[in-house]
Amino acid sequence: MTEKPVVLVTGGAGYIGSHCVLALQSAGFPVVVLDNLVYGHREFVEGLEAVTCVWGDISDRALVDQVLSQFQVGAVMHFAAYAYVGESVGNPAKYYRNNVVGTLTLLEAMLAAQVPYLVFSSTCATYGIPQQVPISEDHPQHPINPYGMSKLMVEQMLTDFDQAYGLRSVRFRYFNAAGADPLGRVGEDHQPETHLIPLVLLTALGQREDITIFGTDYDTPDGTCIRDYIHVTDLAEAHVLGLNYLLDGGSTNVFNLGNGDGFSVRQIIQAAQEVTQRSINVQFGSRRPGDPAALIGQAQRAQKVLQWKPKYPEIDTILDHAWRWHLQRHRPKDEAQG
Ligand SMILES: O=c1ccn([C@@H]2O[C@H](COP(=O)(O)OP(=O)(O)O[C@H]3O[C@H](CO)[C@H](O)[C@H](O)[C@H]3O)[C@@H](O)[C@H]2O)c(=O)[nH]1
Repeated sequence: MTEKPVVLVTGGAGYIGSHCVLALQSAGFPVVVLDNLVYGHREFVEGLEAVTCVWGDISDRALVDQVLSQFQVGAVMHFAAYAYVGESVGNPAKYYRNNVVGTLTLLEAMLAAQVPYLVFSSTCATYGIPQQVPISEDHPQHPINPYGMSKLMVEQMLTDFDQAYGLRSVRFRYFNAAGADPLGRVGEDHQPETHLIPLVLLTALGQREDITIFGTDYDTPDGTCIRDYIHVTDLAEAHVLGLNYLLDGGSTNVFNLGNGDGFSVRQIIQAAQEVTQRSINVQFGSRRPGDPAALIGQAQRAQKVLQWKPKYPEIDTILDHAWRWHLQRHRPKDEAQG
């Protein structure tokens, strides 16, 4: 058996990155995490077997050079990015500097160190307002906010870098990442939290008074926005498959990752009440700017080319795993010690 290359995971202490670290670890890849801990959680990845943690920034070229050479990195999975759509509208410089310029620094360091493979965390936000759903990879990309644009710019850089320098990459465009590790080791904990499912569960936990539905007048069956929620562990599995695809000689490619199934905000709240067996107070608010009515992905390409098959497609399972994580994360301190 050939030895597995060391994989550098930027943003490995974040929500999706940490699940990918676990998936790489169980697939037998040695991992180096590089995370600046602005949004990451060191306890998600510290102390794991065959995982080395470096706390620093992708924009620090000397550090990235040193990490690539010291650990003889053979491939990179790149998650380090800011991902608050609303913030990106008010402060685009932060997004272009970190997500675009930071990535350019990383890519240049990879070229210098002759690291030939990259798996990149992109987003359905690169499509903008969909012309039709489900959205396939060939759908035009017209992002409507700087966050989506920053990810699209990196996608373009990757196309150009392959052509000019032979850097091969897989880009994954996620729909709505949700859920938590089925074994409860890591989960979703953003500060601040803006995502629907964690906010609904924090309301069920009593940490929040209520959940506000942003808009009830969309052109959807119940008037609320529809999203395609995909289990974060299924995303992580796809990343390992994407890496193996590159290592096996696969050419640069792009894959949507979603379940192809849409759930409205009301349906999510209803399902969460059933899973948690708690009632959840709901308020009705106005639309959040920049929210398309429905985003549903078509992920046949990942299924066909990578043999990816989501293990946890049911929304109840996604919510159940997220709920278990939240219960444990927010357990009262005295109970946690006892
Ligand atoms: O308090 C809330 C929070 C969200 N929503 C609604 O719930 C749906 C899902 O919202 P999330 O914020 O959970 O997810 P988004 O679809 O906005 O965001 C996802 O897609 C974005 C791109 O559009 C980014 O990629 C982001 O990181 C990713 O989680 C949206 O219709 C939103 O309006 C509410 O009604 N109330």
